[in-house]
Amino acid sequence: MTLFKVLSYGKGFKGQAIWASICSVVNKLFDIAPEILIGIAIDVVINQEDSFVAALGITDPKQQLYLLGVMTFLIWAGESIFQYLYLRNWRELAQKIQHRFRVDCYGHIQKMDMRFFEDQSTGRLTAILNDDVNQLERFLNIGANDILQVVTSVVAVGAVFFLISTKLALLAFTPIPVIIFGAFYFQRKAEPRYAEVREKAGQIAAAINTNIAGVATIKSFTKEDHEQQRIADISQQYVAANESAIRISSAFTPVIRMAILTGFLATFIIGGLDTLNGELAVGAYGVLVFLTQRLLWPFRDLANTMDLYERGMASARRILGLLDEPIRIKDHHQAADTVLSGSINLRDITFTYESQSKPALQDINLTIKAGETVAFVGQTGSGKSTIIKLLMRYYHAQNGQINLDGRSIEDISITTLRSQIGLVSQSTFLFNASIYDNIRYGNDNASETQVREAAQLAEADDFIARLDQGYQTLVGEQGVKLSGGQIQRIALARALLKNPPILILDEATSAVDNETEAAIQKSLKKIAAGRTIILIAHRLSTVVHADQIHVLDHGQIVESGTHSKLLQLQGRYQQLWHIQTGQV
Ligand SMILES: Nc1ncnc2c1ncn2[C@@H]1O[C@H](COP(=O)(O)OP(=O)(O)OP(=O)(O)O)[C@@H](O)[C@H]1O
Repeated sequence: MTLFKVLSYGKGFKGQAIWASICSVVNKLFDIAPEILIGIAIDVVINQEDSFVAALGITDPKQQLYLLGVMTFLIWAGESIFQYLYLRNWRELAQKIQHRFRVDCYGHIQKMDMRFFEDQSTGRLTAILNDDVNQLERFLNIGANDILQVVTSVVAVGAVFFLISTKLALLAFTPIPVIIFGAFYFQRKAEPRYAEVREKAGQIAAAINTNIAGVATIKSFTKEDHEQQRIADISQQYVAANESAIRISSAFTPVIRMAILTGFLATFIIGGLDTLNGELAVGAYGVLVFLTQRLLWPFRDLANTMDLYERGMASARRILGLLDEPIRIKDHHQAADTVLSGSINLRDITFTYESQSKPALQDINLTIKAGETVAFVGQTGSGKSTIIKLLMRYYHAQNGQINLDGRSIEDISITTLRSQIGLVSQSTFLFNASIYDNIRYGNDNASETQVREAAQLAEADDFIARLDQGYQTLVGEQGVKLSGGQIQRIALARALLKNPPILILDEATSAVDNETEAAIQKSLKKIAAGRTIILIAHRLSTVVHADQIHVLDHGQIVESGTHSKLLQLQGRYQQLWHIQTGQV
């Protein structure tokens, strides 16, 4: 059951949960006590020297009242103290559990392979980490306490009732089964509606996220009205889902109220008749009438609690569902931490993306010696970047094996593997921080001098120096405040700062001008020694100096060799070269 799974999540906080529960129960007992004191007070003023308190040894009615006054004070003070304690403890517990859920969920998401992200929208994941976790927090804040206090009132008030009059106890208790049945009925009805509400909330977040990220495209196609309408439609679906839940949840309280009324009227009238007949003491009658309220009234709040519970559990199911997503690419227990020299071997690699029917790579066999500079070229969609994704273990090839330094890639720990590959991918991502921090992301221990050296190698130092804020310039979200070529150079500097034995540049300089690219080429030559470099580029001038160039076509390597050897082959490479040099 979802609730138990949620509670088991708070295992480390068991002590605090028990203490919070004790505080809730004690507070409820203090809360009920004044009603009993009122009955005793009525008994004192009516029966005076023959009252219940007199039987305890205090015969003076005035002193009896003073005693009741002191007791009332103590009880109220006790109630207040325990209210403070239970509120504080439940809220603290809710904070700890929601924090753990959020952090664990985020940690889990980070471990998921790239295939998982293809089927997910960022908005949906954000909604789970934010809205759903907050929703659960709201339930944990007060829900557990509410449930505990309802149970405490039923048990404590029930005991007092049975002590005074079994007949009235049975009458007062008759509405309870109806109320509980109603609560379960409500829960069954509300559950799917709240699940729908959470789903719609996720869809809104997803749509808004996508639209804000794509706002420039929306503007350029003047689709603002269209998008406004689309968001309004999704928001309307959220409203409709909520309205459906509201209809059922609003009906609950009035129904419960009527059930409570029957119990109250029974005590009120039958208890009154018994008192008139002398079968029940006036004080006892007073206690029962007040206590019926105490017994039944909390059930009215049960509606809110159930509402909160349903919303909380709908959120919890989404959170737990995310946490249950299997991590497909992970270290096996003997995965080693090893220093790589940079030799790479792909044997019989065939890989198909899950959503595709045709393989993106087929029977790829190649060897890259440590220290070599190797290039992949070929038409768009021919599979070049896919090789890199397999090398980074973003995906797992269905067939074949990849070895680094003669060791299967799966026997190397993922952290070791990725920390020794410097990747500048096509879709460069910069954080909304300063240029300095973005470059330093490649190596947290780098000194300022090292950061500048990396920027110089990437031909970025000059343009950074010309910016008003220099290295402290904030790049904006995803680097929006920089040009495409500037972003690429910062990304290159970041990868170079990592000083990795394997450097992969996937269209890393596609957006820089020819002159700057030539300068970057020179820098790369300087740092190439003792490093394996993999280049992917459409602009063949970027790769002409590579030790080995592999030409890919429809997921297969169709030609391999140096630039001059490939030209002599007069095949696909030569065709590409002629197209680019204008010889056709
Ligand atoms: N995440 C993905 N899910 C499904 N198919 C994909 C995915 N990524 C790439 N593909 C498909 O795999 C094939 C190879 O893509 P890949 O990105 O490796 O090509 P590429 O040679 O790097 O292309 P480009 O030069 O345009 O970058 C393409 O047909 C592409 O549509």
